[in-house]
Amino acid sequence: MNLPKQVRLVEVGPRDGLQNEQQPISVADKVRLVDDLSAAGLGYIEVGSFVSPKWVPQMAGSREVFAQIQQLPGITYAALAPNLKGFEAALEAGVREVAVFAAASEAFSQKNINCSISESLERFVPVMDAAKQHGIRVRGYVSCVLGCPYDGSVPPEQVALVARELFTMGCYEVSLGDTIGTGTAGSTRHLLEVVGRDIPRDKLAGHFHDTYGQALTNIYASLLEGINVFDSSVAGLGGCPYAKGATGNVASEDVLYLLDGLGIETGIDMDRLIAAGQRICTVLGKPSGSRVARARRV
Ligand SMILES: CC(C)(COP(=O)([O-])OP(=O)([O-])OC[C@H]1O[C@@H](n2cnc3c(N)ncnc32)[C@H](O)[C@@H]1OP(=O)([O-])[O-])[C@@H](O)C(=O)NCCC(=O)NCCSC(=O)C[C@@](C)(O)CC(=O)[O-]
Repeated sequence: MNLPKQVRLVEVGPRDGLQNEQQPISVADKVRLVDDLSAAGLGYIEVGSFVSPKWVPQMAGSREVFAQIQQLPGITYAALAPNLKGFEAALEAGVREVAVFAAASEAFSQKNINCSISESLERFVPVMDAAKQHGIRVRGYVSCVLGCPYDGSVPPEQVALVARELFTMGCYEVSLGDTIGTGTAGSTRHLLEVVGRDIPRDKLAGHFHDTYGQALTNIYASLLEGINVFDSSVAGLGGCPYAKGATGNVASEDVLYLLDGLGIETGIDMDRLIAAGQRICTVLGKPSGSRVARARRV
């Protein structure tokens, strides 16, 4: 068994986890969540999005959140930016790392960012130029890599094409998003085999929603394929506003439990992570989506 010694978790709870919440969440509660996650030892936290507030109202306060979080040294605090306007807003807010996001399916691209895949890639070019000019690192996302809520199955070759475009234009890492969580260990391994022909595996990340309860299995399959970066969301918060019925990302606590059991180092404190999840779940008035957090609750 050839498993990595270290894995990096990209905590997307404050962004992917909260973006779909219908109830208002105060800036103070978002700040508290990010600070709790920093204290738990997460090395990378996606804090918010600089997208249109008409499209995703919950992310409207991202600027204020960035202004109030306590940024600890050695931790990356990132934000989504769908276009140059979003990038400039992120820059003004002091963000030092952004992510652009494309889709592997045309229908999802239209629903999510109101343009075709190729138009979205064109929009990212000025973002990449501006980011380079300002020394900002850019991560790339591809959504619907293992299925689309509108188009159904998505050919891995199509995913590879979009991922390659993002990588070639300068994204240092491309996160492959199973937006609706329909992937299996088999389809995940096949996808990575195809995408891995064009992009080194240490430049790929896995982003698994847990709708079908396959996320941990898919992470394990990805580990076996040489992937060592995974996106996850504390308490399994989230869902995508443009993927009806999709549940949240795989819970960070559950991924940590898996990795701990494999002897893989992350530097994350489980108790503090569980506490961070419990606090935000209390704010939201909902149970944690993490099996580990539910089992450990006192
Ligand atoms: C991309 C747009 C803006 C196109 O939206 P559009 O309506 O086509 O944009 P537009 O350029 O025609 O502008 C329309 C209005 O939006 C404003 N606008 C334009 N850009 C911005 C901006 N950056 N920030 C704030 N405002 C902006 C612009 O100024 C204008 O304002 P108005 O004149 O009407 O007052 C819109 O579709 C959008 O914001 N979409 C965001 C969708 C989103 O955030 N989805 C969730 C994140 S992706 C995800 O969750 C998947 C992922 C990453 O987790 C991986 C996975 O699981 O698959």
